[in-house]
Amino acid sequence: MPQLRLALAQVDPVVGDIAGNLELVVAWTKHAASRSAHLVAFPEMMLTGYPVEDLALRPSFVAASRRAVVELAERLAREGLGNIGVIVGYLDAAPDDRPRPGGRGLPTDSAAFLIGGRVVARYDKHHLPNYGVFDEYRYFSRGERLVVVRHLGVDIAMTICEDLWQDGGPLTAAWAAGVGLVVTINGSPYERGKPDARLRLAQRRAAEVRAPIAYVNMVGGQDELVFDGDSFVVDADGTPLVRAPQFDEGLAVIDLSLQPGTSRRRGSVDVRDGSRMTIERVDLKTPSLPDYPPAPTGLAARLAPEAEVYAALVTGTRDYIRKNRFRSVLVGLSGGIDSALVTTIAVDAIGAEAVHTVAMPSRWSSDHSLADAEELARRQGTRHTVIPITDMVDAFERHLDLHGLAAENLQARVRGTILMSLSNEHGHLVLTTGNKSELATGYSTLYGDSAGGFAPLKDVPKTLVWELARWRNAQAERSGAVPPIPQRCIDKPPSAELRPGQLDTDSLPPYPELDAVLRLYVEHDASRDDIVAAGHDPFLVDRVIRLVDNAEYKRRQYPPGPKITTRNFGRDRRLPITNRWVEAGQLAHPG
Ligand SMILES: Nc1ncnc2c1ncn2[C@@H]1O[C@H](COP(=O)(O)OP(=O)(O)OC[C@H]2O[C@@H]([n+]3cccc(C(=O)O)c3)[C@H](O)[C@@H]2O)[C@@H](O)[C@H]1O
Ligand SMILES: Nc1ncnc2c1ncn2[C@@H]1O[C@H](COP(=O)(O)OP(=O)(O)OP(=O)(O)O)[C@@H](O)[C@H]1O
Ligand SMILES: NC(=O)CC[C@H](N)C(=O)O
Repeated sequence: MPQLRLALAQVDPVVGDIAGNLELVVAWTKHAASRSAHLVAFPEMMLTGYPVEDLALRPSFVAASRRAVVELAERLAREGLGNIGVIVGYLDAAPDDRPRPGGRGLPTDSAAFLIGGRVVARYDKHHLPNYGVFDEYRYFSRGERLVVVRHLGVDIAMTICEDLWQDGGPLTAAWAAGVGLVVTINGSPYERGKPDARLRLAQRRAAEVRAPIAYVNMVGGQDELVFDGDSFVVDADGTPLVRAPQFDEGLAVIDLSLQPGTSRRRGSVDVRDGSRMTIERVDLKTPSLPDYPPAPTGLAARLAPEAEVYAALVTGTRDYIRKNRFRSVLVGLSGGIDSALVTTIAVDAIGAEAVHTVAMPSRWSSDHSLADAEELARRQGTRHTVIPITDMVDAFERHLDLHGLAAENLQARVRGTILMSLSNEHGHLVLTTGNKSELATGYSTLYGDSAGGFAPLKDVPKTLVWELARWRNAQAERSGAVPPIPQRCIDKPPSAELRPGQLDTDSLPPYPELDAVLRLYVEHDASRDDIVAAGHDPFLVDRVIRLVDNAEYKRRQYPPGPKITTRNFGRDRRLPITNRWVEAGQLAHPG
């Protein structure tokens, strides 16, 4: 059986940096060549980054991507890398007569096979995801051809991400074409539970196609999305042969014994999704390669559930900071758990030297809030300052006649103004500390504690905030380090400290109950009656639904933050702000 040494390049492209991404492909192809790989695969839309959103609609951007893929092939040959096959994702232009979806004249999400200084084959994604965070009917037209490349005697089909998730289509064509290997290139964002779902899916598809499937995914953050890598190869019988570490850039190299290509089938096949696809073939006369020592392979250990989420938050935060060219961040440190965890994530992402924390005590701040903030800053080594706000709040109050909530929120707004002023002055990115439970219920002050540029906990429910804080401390203890978060930050009842003795539970149900209802209403779109039928108190359910529905306007003005659940606020959940829909069973609320 022919041997093929395959390298999966799990790398971190930057959206829009076509020149930089091209250099990344050259660098990683050199690594792959130094390990004697015959074929190296890069992620979906490697040259442009992913997702490019409306950049896909700019003809100049499409043209730059098309030029880059040709330049890349030539450059690889000039660098002496012409013998290695390279599969790389890029943005291409479709012929004008491409049928819907997603529309005539739209570009394609494509894969190119490069070898010998040329682009020898191109494949366009057939199944376009158009749900959740994906809008691909808006951006791409659909491919209708499967291209099979015979390389070193093996018939290799290229597919792209969603192609694996839908029945029928290119994998059915690959089965009909009798391929020896499917290489699927991906831009598959992280969410909890998804890595194993991908592996199971690939195992099922490998059995259907009767060939091994090689799956390469990108790593890194892009605005709200975090890509976790987790690239792998499964054999035709579903056995995992290699699995790369989660969230780390790197190369997974494996020697595969593959069925030789014998079929010559071309022409059009019914691919069982209501369409027909054309099978095209490219026969490369690649010379056989000299002997080489076997590649060490292995299955990287999986991260524990909390470690995986935490790694996603650190990766998303680090890449947002780095890719937007910030060198430092600023966090308002209250002594509470949210700002404590955000600071810890920031320190893990970019190092304590680049993390500035500021405590801003007001008249109602407790002594322990200042002490706990200081202790956290000391343990983690952040650059910490204290700016009391009482005089500033008093100055406002001398000129404005404010009472009740308006007076309380003023403190949060003075803090927001200080944070943004320090950001302007020193160039720090302000990290917003709110969590998903607060965002769901509107429990934050607009232009106050919701100010800032990036919100690491935006998709993290409060109960998970505590779990992650406990996990991070335990992890430090296991390695003999000082736990980064003072225990009192974890143990104290949450309070905004905007008036004497205030507790979150004055305004919100206890967080375990709140988060359980939010999970059903926000993440599963459950109806009011279904949530009540699941055993929740009808009055509490009505209250929570009202809070969530009335806070849409706040969410629209909130900074981005890394997605870790199946349904984040942002691209995953889009609701009208002006909205009089009332869930059945609730009392209609006034206004
Ligand atoms: N549909 C709509 N479209 C656009 N804007 C709309 C709007 N409805 C109200 N508004 C505006 O929003 C304003 C009300 O929002 P906002 O000013 O934020 O004030 P509001 O939501 O009334 O109060 C903030 C709440 O968050 C709590 N909080 C504050 C700070 C920190 C924490 C914490 O623990 O982390 C909690 C605080 O105790 C209070 O319960 C209105 O005055 C109006 O200007
Ligand atoms: N005294 C303070 N000094 C500095 N920042 C503060 C202070 N109080 C509030 N903040 C900022 O405003 C955010 C809102 O926090 P607040 O204390 O009102 O509620 P919280 O949800 O309990 O957050 P945390 O758990 O971080 O305290 C804090 O996370 C912090 O960034
Ligand atoms: N880029 C894509 O096509 C991604 C869609 C796919 N269902 C995933 O999340 O993995």
